[in-house]
Amino acid sequence: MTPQITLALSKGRIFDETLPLLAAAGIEVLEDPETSRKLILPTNRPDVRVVLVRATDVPTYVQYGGADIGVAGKDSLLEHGGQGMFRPLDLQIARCRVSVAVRADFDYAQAVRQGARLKVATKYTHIARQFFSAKGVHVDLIKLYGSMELAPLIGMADAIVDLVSTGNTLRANDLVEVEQIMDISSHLVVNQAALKLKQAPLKRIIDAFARAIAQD
Ligand SMILES: Nc1ncnc2c1ncn2[C@@H]1O[C@H](COP(=O)(O)OP(=O)(O)OP(=O)(O)O)[C@@H](O)[C@H]1O
Ligand SMILES: O=P(O)(O)OC[C@H]1O[C@H](OP(=O)(O)OP(=O)(O)O)[C@H](O)[C@@H]1O
Repeated sequence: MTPQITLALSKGRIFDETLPLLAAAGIEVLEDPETSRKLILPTNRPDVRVVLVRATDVPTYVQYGGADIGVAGKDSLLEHGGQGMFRPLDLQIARCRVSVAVRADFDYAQAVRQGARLKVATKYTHIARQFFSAKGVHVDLIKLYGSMELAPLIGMADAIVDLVSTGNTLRANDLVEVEQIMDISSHLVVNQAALKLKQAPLKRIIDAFARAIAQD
């Protein structure tokens, strides 16, 4: 039997933090993504399978129906745009924030006051563009895919827009958080067509997740 429901998850914190919610829905993933090289993981339910994709790709898989349902950070959803999917639940997992950070010796407040043009390195170009434009600050965005913290340290950028949780990564690189742009958590996303065609099984999963969150 080909599984009826395909759930897209990314390895690491989203997978780990979604497991208890899946358990509440009676779904157990039968292989450990950290040890298995498989990209399609079976579950204890013949009608449900999990596909492992990059965190940033979860919205795209759900948009195009590669997965019926998925778990994605609000950051990834905002960068993607969220077309073709519903966002029925904030799962309250993988919580962090998107912030602006600079080198400790860079006077960000003064640069903003003086109307300076800022060079900002980030993976989150949509979020950053919208934030600085609402603030009336002119920016040149430099798109990076990781290790954003390096850019100000080597003089490639004045600031970064990145995720912050404990602040340890910023501290380890002598950077300081100067603006908190928004709080982030991961959301359940559902393909719009799938929600009509597979309404009953999807609704069972969504309702079980909702009950599990309400109990926390
Ligand atoms: N330090 C953190 N603490 C809590 N949540 C985080 C943290 N870093 C990222 N997240 C959240 O978890 C999601 C997945 O992060 P993860 O590190 O697994 O992937 P990524 O490296 O950001 O994405 P990709 O692999 O696609 O480049 C992010 O989109 C964000 O919503
Ligand atoms: O404020 P902190 O707690 O240091 O978390 C912030 C870091 O976490 C994320 O990276 P990544 O997922 O690579 O790091 P992690 O797995 O070590 O949290 C993010 O891109 C930051 O670099």
